[in-house]
Amino acid sequence: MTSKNSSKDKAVGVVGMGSFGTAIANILSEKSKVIAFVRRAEVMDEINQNHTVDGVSINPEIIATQDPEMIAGACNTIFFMVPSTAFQEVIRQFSPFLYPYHLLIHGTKGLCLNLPTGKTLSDTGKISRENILTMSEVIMKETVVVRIGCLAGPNLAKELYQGQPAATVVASKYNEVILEGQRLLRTDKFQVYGNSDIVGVELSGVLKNIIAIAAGALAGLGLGENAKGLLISRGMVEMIYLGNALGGSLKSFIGLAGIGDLVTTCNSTLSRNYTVGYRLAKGETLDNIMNTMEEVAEGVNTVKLMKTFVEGKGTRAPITENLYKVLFEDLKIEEALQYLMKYPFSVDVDFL
Ligand SMILES: NC(=O)c1ccc[n+]([C@@H]2O[C@H](COP(=O)([O-])OP(=O)(O)OC[C@H]3O[C@@H](n4cnc5c(N)ncnc54)[C@H](O)[C@@H]3O)[C@@H](O)[C@H]2O)c1
Ligand SMILES: O=P(O)(O)OC[C@H](O)CO
Repeated sequence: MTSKNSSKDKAVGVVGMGSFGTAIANILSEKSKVIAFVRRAEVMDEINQNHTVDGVSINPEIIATQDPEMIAGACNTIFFMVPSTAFQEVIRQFSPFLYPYHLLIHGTKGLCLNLPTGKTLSDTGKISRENILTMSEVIMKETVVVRIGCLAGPNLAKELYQGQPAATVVASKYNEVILEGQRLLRTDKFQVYGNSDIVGVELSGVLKNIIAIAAGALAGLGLGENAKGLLISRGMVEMIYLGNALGGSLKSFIGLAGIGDLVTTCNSTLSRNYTVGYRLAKGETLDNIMNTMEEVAEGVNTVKLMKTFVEGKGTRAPITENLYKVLFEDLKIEEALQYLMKYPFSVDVDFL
């Protein structure tokens, strides 16, 4: 597909300057002019006048706008870095200005519910695969863009911002998207791998958040590394089963975006999902945690969607189901743990 102008000379767009968007914009700005789309005028002014976001310095070459048409006109490649709750709304803002020559890569580790207008999850009770959209599927549904990619991997925003070494996966059905992601993002501190299984890579990033909440809860209870090893390995099995049921390939789950991100997120107090579990185990209510967290923890909504999905399918996902009861019903974490310890798992690796 031919581009309007050569991508090499064009600015790169970043939509959403939260923790992850800011970290990725800084990396991109090492090689390209970056134009950031922000929701609030005061954030735009802060970026354009002070070259900071929430007081944190960014590359002064990054400029900000609130105009989707301006970004779509100036950039062939745009990175969407907003939470799943805002994704559809933001894509719809951009949609009138997007053309088939655009190339979109998203970094969102969440899912959208796709129900008939006016219906909610509590109305339907059960959901199936067609009621769940990954963000690449949202882009396909809402725009004329075909060259779509996602960015996933062990990428804690704060560590990226600090310039610590890391790697990511750009996944797309189109090799040119992978090559363009590598060209734009690769630095001597940031390695970029490619993967053609975009849904598997998206789901890896989405599903590891469930296990990260559980890992935080184990830490909050003061349990040791044996318990964490148990959770990570059984969590991996659950991710693979859920991921296969949703259309992802096993190979992606055992790659950087799967096991790589799972290990990182289950071990870091920088992870919001881990933090949710930790604070729950320390006795805080979910409402209190969500009301006092400034940043998004995608895993909470993912637990709800996945629990409803497995019910609809008539299969089991014991960690997800028990976590649902802890988050949204009154099950104590200790009781959930007891239940899982008695669960008749018997075969170690049964997915290969
Ligand atoms: N923070 C990380 O370490 C990290 C790493 C990898 C992936 N992610 C994923 O990236 C996504 C974003 O996470 P984050 O950490 O940057 O979240 P965040 O809460 O720090 O920031 C979200 C940003 O989206 C913006 N936003 C929300 N609604 C918007 C709208 N309607 N229009 C424009 N902007 C809007 C907010 O203003 C904010 O700047 C999540 O899906 C997360 O799972 C985060
Ligand atoms: O802060 P979290 O829990 O959303 O995790 C951040 C990233 O997904 C780590 O790769």
